This record gives sequence, structure tokens and C-alpha cells, in this order.
Amino acid sequence: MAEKKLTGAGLRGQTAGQTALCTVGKSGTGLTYRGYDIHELAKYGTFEEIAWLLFHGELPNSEELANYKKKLQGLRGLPEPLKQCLELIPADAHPMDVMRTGCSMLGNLETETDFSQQQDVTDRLLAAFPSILLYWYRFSHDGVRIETETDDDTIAGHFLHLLHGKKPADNHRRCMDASLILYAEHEFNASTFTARVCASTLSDMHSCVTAAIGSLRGPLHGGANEAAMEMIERFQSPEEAKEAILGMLERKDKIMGFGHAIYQTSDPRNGIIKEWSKVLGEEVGDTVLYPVSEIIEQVMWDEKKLFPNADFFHASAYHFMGIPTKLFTPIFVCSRLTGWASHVMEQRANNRIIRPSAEYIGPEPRSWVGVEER
Ligand SMILES: CC(=O)SCCNC(=O)CCNC(=O)[C@H](O)C(C)(C)COP(=O)(O)OP(=O)(O)OC[C@H]1O[C@@H](n2cnc3c(N)ncnc32)[C@H](O)[C@@H]1OP(=O)(O)O
Ligand SMILES: O=C([O-])CC(=O)C(=O)O
Repeated sequence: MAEKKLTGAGLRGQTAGQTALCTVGKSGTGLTYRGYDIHELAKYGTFEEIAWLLFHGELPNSEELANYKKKLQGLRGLPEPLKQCLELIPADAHPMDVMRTGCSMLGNLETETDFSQQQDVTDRLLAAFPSILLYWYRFSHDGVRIETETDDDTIAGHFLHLLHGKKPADNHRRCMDASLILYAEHEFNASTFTARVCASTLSDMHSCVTAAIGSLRGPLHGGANEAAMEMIERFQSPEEAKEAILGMLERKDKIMGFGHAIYQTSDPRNGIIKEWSKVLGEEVGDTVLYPVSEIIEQVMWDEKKLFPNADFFHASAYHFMGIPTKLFTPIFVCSRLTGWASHVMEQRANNRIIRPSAEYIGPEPRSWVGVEER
């Protein structure tokens, strides 16, 4: 692939503001959160530690971490009107629409009335998002009203517990934890930029996050993990996948889970989630999905010099943990909330309304023509 031109459409290559949260694709640093490399964060950290790091700028000490986890544990319950609202949403709704509504409804019930509440509002959303999603999912699909206040120590464990109705295996919890870390923050991506634009009008946290959920939903952004799953599960063998992908490339179809707006040769998150996919696939005796994913990776590189982004191997990793495909992008929401909220706080701390200019390409000035003369 020719050197990517970082100008023009899509605001590519334009610096649209400053951040101390994250570097993306900066030469020599790759992906870092608050200066820590993503590989170290995913290997040694837990999602709650990384959330704290993003919000406060430093890793928590053991007392801070224990207190923070306790606080989040205590915020998992849902108010009755929110449960009633979730029960009205049909089973065939897209779970991203459920997240959008759930966030917005909570904004009606627990409104942020002053920016001094921003951390508490964020923590509430962080604790409540898995509950919102899975309360709706289990009610609409299984007809059960689940208890969302579990004693699980982590958000990863809480999520899988609510989904499957039992505490998860340790490696599933660890994979989910790693996944939440990988998705937590990514500079001025489309959904985060949406959140910052909303924040720049001095709007409330629920509005900023609801707007961001709308941006993440699209298949060119967070929705790609679901689209990748729908693609890979169509193939019965690597040979079939190779032939089909070559055909898709010839027809100039987009292959979901590949390419990136900023990274040029690889996405540093890919190797980490790919390894988890391999381990979990071996555990469930998979002989198709992982090999199919690998051959697609190979073909995409050989043919287009395109590489898997964070979403591609997330598809098979989540699938091996028994997570339904339509819940993939909402998990991204449960994680990226940390990045969105940190950016909202950063924007508020040094705000100017975001209002770029447009290059006008419309007609020259002209006179009004009455309706009877048109
Ligand atoms: C967590 C995330 O949000 S990561 C992104 C998730 N999204 C996806 O996986 C969707 C598939 N990928 C894409 O659509 C794109 O790669 C994006 C949206 C991620 C980045 O878009 P851009 O920065 O505009 O792409 P870029 O400029 O690198 O495209 C260069 C060329 O590669 C092609 N290309 C890029 N990605 C793909 C793909 N996945 N499949 C096929 N061709 C592709 C483009 O069509 C373009 O070809 P052209 O020059 O003939 O028009
Ligand atoms: O940065 C981007 O454009 C998309 C992405 O990978 C993310 O948001 O994680």
C-alpha cells in the first residue's frame, strides 16, 4: 500500500486539540495510556487500575484500588424506572441502541447538575453499563429479571457472571479484563471526538457519552468486531476463506476488522487479543475459526498490506467465551467509557467550543424565486 496521505477528507492528519491521555501510533511509543505501554498494561494491569490511571493520571496504590473497586461494586444496581424502560425495549433491538437509551435514561434519573459530580457520574456509568446491557438482554431473551448486584471483584467478572448466570472461569475473566484494557482509550478516534465536541458546549456527561455511543455503533468504528464475526463464521475452512476474501478484494469490498485511520503497518493491540483467541480456541477445540482468521490476516497482508485492527481477533476471542455476537460492540462501550469520560474531563478543564470552518462549495449568491415561478 502506498504511504497514507494524512490530509484532506476525514480531518486526517489535522491536530484538533491536545491530550495528555494517550499516544496512538507515535513513532517510538506506539500506544500508551498516560505514558504506559499497552503491552505492559494488558499484561500486568487490571481494568479498574487502568480506569483509575486514565481518570487520575497515576496508577492507584493498593488502598486506592481496593476502595475504588468497592465503590464500583456498590454502584451496580439499577433504579426501578430504568429497569422498566429496559423491559420495554424489544428483543430484536440492537444492543448498542439499548446502551444509548440506558445511558440517556440514567441521565434523566441521576442528572449531572454540576461538573464537580463528573467523577461520580462516570463511576456510576462504569459500574452500571454491564448491568444495563445484561438486564435488558436476559429479560428480553430469557424472560428473567436478573439481580445485577453481584459480589464479583471485577467488572470483567461481573459482566460474564450476569451473561452466563454463573461466575466465569478464571481465564475468561482475565481475557475479558485484557479486552477492556485494550479498548479503554484511543486518543481522538471518532467516538471520543464526538464526546469532546459535545463536552465543548458545556453539556452534561450523559449527553457526551450517549453521543459517543452513537458514533461507536457504526461498522467503520466499533461495530467492526460484530461485522468481522459475521464474516468469519461464514467459512468452513481456511481454503474457502482465502478464496472468498480474494473475491471480496477484487470486488473492492471492505474487509471488516482490517485497516486503520492512523496505524500504518500494525495495530499494537492485535497481537495481544490474537494470543488470547488462540488460547481460548485451543481450549474449546476450535479447528475452524482461528485458522480461518489467520488465513484472512495472511491474505490481507499479501494482497493489500492491510493488517488486523483491534477488532478482528476480538471476534473469535469473544465467541470462544460464549458471548453472543450482538453484544460485542456494547462491551467496547463498557470499556471505552473510561476514555470518553477522561476526554470530557480534559476538555472541560481547558475548554473552547469546538467549531471548525467549512470550505464552501455551493452556488454563488442568487435571488429568491417565488414558488409560482419555479
Ligand atoms: C476499533 C476501531 O474502530 S478500528 C477500525 C474498525 N473498522 C474497521 O475494521 C472497518 C474496516 N476498515 C476501514 O473501513 C478503514 O480501514 C478505516 C475506516 C478503519 C480507516 O479508514 P481510512 O483511514 O479512510 O482508510 P485508508 O486511507 O487507510 O484506506 C486506504 C485504502 O485501503 C482500503 N482499505 C482500507 N481498509 C480496508 C479494508 N478493511 N478492506 C479493504 N480495503 C480497505 C481503502 O478502501 C483505501 O483504498 P483506495 O485507496 O483504493 O480508496
Ligand atoms: O483510533 C481509531 O480511529 C479507531 C480505534 O482504533 C479505536 O477507537 O480504538
